[in-house]
Amino acid sequence: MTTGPRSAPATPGAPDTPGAPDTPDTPDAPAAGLDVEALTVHAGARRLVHDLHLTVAPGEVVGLVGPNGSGKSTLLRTVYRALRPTAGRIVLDGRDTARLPARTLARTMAAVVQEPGGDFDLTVREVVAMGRTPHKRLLDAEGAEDVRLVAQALARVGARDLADRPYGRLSGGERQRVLIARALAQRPALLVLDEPTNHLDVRHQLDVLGLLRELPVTALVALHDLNLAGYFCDRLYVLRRGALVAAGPPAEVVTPGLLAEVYGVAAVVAEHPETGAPQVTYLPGRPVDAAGGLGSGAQLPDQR
Ligand SMILES: Nc1ncnc2c1ncn2[C@@H]1O[C@H](COP(=O)(O)OP(=O)(O)OP(=O)(O)O)[C@@H](O)[C@H]1O
Repeated sequence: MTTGPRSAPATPGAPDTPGAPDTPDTPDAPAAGLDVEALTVHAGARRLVHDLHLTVAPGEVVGLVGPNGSGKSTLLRTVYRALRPTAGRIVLDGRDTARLPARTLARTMAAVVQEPGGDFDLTVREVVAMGRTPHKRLLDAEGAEDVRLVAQALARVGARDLADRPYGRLSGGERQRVLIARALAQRPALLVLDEPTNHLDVRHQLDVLGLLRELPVTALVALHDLNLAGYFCDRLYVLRRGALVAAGPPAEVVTPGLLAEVYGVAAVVAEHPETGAPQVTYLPGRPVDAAGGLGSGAQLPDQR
């Protein structure tokens, strides 16, 4: 068993927690499939990522892991079209995203990224309501359905009580949950998340990732915590210096050999007796033995 529960709520029955929306659920958009094909991205003369191939099937939760500076954010930013590929393409449900109108893209895909400030004068409810913008025409007033979806999104991340607070005065973790609520209000078929557990305490980390598993959405998520990635993701892709070096189910990818080779750290990895997910215990100060290489199951099956 390598994945978390797809259907069980993160905290069954508890009020104002993910999985316990305070308004009736509206069916989400059908999950989308994503293909990253031969993607290379430069910034000026500098090559940031090189010849990446990656697939996320509809409904899958796929994790992107790798050391600092390995290219995770660059890949995600290119997927949500904040960066333009130098070569290759991003394909969403069979359609090249470079050819999609911005509005169509915004209705299909939502991104949760580390944002430097912004929106400081707005209330939390107003920030989350921005997620409805792609679904409305210019100057359209907020409808009852928008109000309901915003309330539902806030409840799903356990942030109902923040609704009237100024966004700019929230803590880092509270802001992160509000940005996730904004993405949920968008009702996307694909969610792209860059370290969504950043700033979150352990309970909210588990809630947010549990929510990803529970929603009928496709998700591509960059994570640093390999234990969380191993539990919540269906598959992992590993980046190093702008290239993909391993891919597969977490139990095949998260190995002592990979940790030695990609991160330069010594660790033991055991299958957790209750969850079945790989459990990493780091061994600080121990010599790193990269002899195991990237592990037998960690090849790149998608690499063409
Ligand atoms: N606009 C840019 N110009 C030049 N170099 C850039 C630019 N954007 C990113 N880089 C470099 O590209 C590399 C990949 O950066 P990226 O942010 O994608 O890494 P990351 O895997 O998300 O890292 P982290 O885990 O630290 O968030 C880094 O070396 C970074 O310094």
